[in-house]
Amino acid sequence: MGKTIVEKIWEHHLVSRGDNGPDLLYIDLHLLHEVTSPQAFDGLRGKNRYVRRPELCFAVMDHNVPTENRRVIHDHIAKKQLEALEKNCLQFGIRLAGLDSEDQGIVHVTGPELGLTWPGKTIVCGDSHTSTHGAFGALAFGIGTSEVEHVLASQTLYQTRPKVMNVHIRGKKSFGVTAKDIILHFIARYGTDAGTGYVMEFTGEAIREMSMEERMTICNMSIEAGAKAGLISPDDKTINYIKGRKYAPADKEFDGFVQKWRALASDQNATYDKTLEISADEVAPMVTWGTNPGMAVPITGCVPTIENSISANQKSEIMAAATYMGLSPGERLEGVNVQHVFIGSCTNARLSDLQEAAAIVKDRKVFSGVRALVVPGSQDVKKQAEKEGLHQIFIDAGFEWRESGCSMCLGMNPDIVPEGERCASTSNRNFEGRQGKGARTHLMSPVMAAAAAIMGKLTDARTMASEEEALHAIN
Ligand SMILES: CC(C)[C@H](C(=O)O)[C@@H](O)C(=O)O
Ligand code: SF4
Repeated sequence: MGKTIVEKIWEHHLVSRGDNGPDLLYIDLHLLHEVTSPQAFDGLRGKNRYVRRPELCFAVMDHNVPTENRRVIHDHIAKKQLEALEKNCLQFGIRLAGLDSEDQGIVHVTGPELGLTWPGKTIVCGDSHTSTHGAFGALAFGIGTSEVEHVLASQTLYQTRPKVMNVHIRGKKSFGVTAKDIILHFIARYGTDAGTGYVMEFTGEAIREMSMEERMTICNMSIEAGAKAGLISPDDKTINYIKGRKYAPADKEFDGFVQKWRALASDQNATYDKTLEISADEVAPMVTWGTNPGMAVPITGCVPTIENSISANQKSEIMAAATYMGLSPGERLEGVNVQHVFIGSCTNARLSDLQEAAAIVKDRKVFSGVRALVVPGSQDVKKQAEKEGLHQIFIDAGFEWRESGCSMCLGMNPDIVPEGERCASTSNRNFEGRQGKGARTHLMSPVMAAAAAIMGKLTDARTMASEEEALHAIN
């Protein structure tokens, strides 16, 4: 019988099978950042333990990092966490991409970029969006701080074998539709708990046609659909992306790895525990109206109305979300004014995201009174973008061009949306208070956020992408 990629990776990493409990898995790559690691290192010190395989760990500073002036960190907790990471990496011999490193960036952007992320690896990080690395055919998932300590000490982790879901994305996406729209559409349709207990494998023509960057956007948000992890079987695109990167297998070993990687892809006759499908050609540019990523509709749509047919629970959920967002049931999304625009985060701050946004922004101006930020996902993205002159397009239009970090994706650093104000954001979470206390977040793609910045309101980017260049960049 055929096997899925998840079953294959699981079997390759099994240290011991739990008879009545979880299995013990070997972990190939442990990524660390400043927020979820300090207590884990303290735990090691307290028990007089050392890090079992420091060479399989890689740490970055991302969540707390100021993106304007990196040298000035006012927040006491942020400062303490960043200092702790530096001290811990030094003490335990772990590579660190700190504020002065050209490798610094958001952990889920830098891992793939540095060639640390390979097909078939088990990858963990004290961070839920570790699922991003699944785009390469890795089994990658977030863990809690006590598990971080366990992995540091033993390079292993107890895990219950997950069920595997085939998320099949049929057909091709239409003009102006991005990977972000596909995943928002999926979550809106099946719910934020669709993936509970499952690893999602994304398959189908639309996925095969996507770039690695687009695949990362999809896997990044699989967690918002409730999944344990999301992944995509490796193919030529995966292999070409990895080749030649800093920590990729050396050239002389590369072909050997490629053979193993190709063999990992799910078999044609593999059986899945569940299959969910969507058609890419039915997806329109999406925007969230509410306070979880599943509360999303096409930009041409409206906040849901309170129909008699829905349950009391659903009614109060819609009312609470709409009230927090300062919207009314039935209100059209297109035309809602925004005061902030954030193009950034591990979902959508890679070079292709900035290229697509810049195609909309070029020769236009940010709407008067709107504060718009572009925060590259890493120093490398920043450098590449500057080489192409993208920064100038954004700056000329009135955007702020920042240093890399998590930034406005979450309120852990100085990039905050003030209470009651509205932000068009390319990030992945729109929970109450996510971008600051009382902040109102609308999730969307980089092209849609760029369009909102220019128009000062939620806008269908397709109506602005008439120039050939923009068309080319989006599709
Ligand atoms: C701070 C961190 C633990 C958190 C996560 O786990 O995802 C953050 O990255 C987020 O996106 O909410
Ligand atoms: S960019 Fe946002 S989602 Fe990604 S790791 Fe940072 S805080 Fe989490």
